[in-house]
Amino acid sequence: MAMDSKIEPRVGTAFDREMMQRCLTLARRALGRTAPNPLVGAVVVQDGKIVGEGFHPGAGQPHAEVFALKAAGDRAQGATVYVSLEPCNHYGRTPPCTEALIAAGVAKVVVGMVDPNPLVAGGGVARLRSAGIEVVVGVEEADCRQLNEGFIHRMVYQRPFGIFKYAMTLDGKIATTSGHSAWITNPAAREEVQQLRIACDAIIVGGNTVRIDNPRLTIRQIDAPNPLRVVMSRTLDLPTTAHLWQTETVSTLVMTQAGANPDMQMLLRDRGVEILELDSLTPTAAMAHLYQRGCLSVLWECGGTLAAEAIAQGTVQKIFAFIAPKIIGGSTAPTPVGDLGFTQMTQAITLERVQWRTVGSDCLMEGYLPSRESGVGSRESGDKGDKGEES
Ligand SMILES: Nc1nc(O)c(N)c(N[C@@H]2O[C@H](COP(=O)(O)O)[C@@H](O)[C@H]2O)n1
Ligand SMILES: [Zn+2]
Repeated sequence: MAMDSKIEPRVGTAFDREMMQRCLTLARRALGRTAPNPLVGAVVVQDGKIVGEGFHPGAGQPHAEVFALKAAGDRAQGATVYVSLEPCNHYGRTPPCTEALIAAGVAKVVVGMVDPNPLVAGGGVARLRSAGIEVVVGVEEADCRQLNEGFIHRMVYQRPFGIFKYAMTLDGKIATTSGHSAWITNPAAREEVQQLRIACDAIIVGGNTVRIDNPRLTIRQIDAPNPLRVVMSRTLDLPTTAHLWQTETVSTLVMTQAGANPDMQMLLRDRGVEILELDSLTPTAAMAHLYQRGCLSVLWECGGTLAAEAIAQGTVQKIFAFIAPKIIGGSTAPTPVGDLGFTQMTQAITLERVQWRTVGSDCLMEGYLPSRESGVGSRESGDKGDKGEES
């Protein structure tokens, strides 16, 4: 249920919208596999019938339009092509799709959204129009943008899109006073988390989460991609055995402070864990590194201290909060977000575009943090010493 929905003008006919939704369904087949590229789907329609479909399977592979044109063959001549993202007009890992569309002799292209990539940014639409092809832009645009919010954020801010997910009881606790948290939410909610993980390229936790929860952070669904598992730990005071150190099928990256605990570094490297030493271990630095690695969306599944730092530094854009109808009390029981330095309610971060729905017996609230250039307040986690990290 949307709490602040606004009515958007509709672009295209009902048929156009149906075809664009088909593009989005096709695009989702590659969820979690395309980084740093977007999720894109395309269909070719001739005489009101779909004669070719395609989606982008991943970076280095042909784009959605190329697969759809190939499937359509000669039937692409005079056809309408629907594509959820503006066709590219540049030579990247692959040649421009605009030229493939022109060469195929299509009559019309219906585009979901303009590509925020500065190498495209309207150039694809202009090239098609200059070749005499009719182009309609903005059909089901809100849904197209939603599907690629990670890609858009990456292109606009040169940082991955940060999602903070947590599960809490009705009285706002993420664990009991002893740290026990299995399980706050019901199985349906935990299944939702699996789907969320599939859509992300990396998951970040802090040292405390490894010590207390010993999570696996894996995808249980067969044939779904596993995000990179990332641990931020300043001290490397971590258990020598942990599920995250099993790296045969899923990779783990431990980010730490330069020079930290050489013995533990060696032990982890022996187990196949990648170690990255940073001069200053902050959420900002972690996200900068994950941007360099090509991540689109990064999931913060950390405890309150690291979550507060991540929010304060502007590395979280979206919140997924699961709220279970349970009460555990405990004045020292941990809460989802640690100290942000706020003393007045007027300082509260008010989420935007908030939606909520029930998942089994739990409630899922989603919303976006207000966009801004820098983090909340003036505090930088690098200045906070040991308390700045969950270790
Ligand atoms: N329209 C469209 N369809 C696809 O299937 C795509 N993957 C893209 N991607 C755009 O092109 C850039 C990547 O190009 P290469 O794969 O390196 O050739 C990507 O950044 C998008 O701007 N567009
Ligand atoms: Zn392309």
